[in-house]
Amino acid sequence: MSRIQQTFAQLKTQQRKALIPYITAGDPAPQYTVGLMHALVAAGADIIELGVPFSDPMADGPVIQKACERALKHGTTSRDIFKMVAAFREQNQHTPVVLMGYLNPIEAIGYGAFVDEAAQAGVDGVLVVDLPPEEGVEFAALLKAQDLDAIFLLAPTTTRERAAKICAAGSGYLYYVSLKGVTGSAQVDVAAVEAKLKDFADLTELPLAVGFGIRDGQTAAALASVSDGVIVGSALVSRIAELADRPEEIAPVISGVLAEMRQALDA
Ligand SMILES: O=P(O)(O)OC[C@@H](O)[C@@H](O)c1c[nH]c2ccccc12
Repeated sequence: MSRIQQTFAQLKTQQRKALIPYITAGDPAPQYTVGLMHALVAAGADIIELGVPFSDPMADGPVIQKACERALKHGTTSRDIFKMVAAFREQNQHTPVVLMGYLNPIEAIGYGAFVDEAAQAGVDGVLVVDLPPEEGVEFAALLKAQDLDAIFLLAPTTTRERAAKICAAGSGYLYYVSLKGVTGSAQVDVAAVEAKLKDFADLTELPLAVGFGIRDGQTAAALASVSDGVIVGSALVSRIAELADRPEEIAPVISGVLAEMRQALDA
């Protein structure tokens, strides 16, 4: 069983939902990322989504775009990120880490090298925003050969027919994008998410996690009640932005935000 499968299996026996924070690796500067990952785990994270910064992150709103800019200003590369994950793994062998990014930086080092080095570092899954399963057959095969999960996105515009293909190609969990828009958008329609997830439910045995637009415990709990877990990005990253020049304050502040969501999910 992969570390991601184990995590969802354990949550299921505990009747709990997954809480999956996203931060961009190297934001506000590379030396803080590993500490922030440990802080997120202490605050209740079940899985960590670690963003690989990219100069043109088309699916991201301004909050995560700027996080990418801060990380890139410090020259954060994929190889730096593998080192961060390896350092995290020295103290944590338990919490899955999913790398989340765009194709361009992966192509820059080559699919094979990226996957091998990710596996070596202790990465558990990879989500490539601009690599749909139809185009990602080769990449997915490389992931599989290293026992890494291939996480794919489902969206409100995804038809059932296409969802079936995406579900068949994915492993670990599926990421349902709660709304039409970019990361950091405001309004989530819980009833609409519920209806769509019900429509997809018989297509897969994989857990379905929901992300986009979750800013507080109440929304997190509402979406968790219709899914297997929630992903939270901009609500954390906006705090990192505010504290970028007081970096020692970031861990306690984002831990507080995440802990409130944990409490709401477990209530
Ligand atoms: O920021 P939000 O609205 O909380 O959404 C999660 C999201 O940030 C994270 O999963 C993510 C960051 N970049 C992405 C690109 C595409 C899909 C998802 C993502």
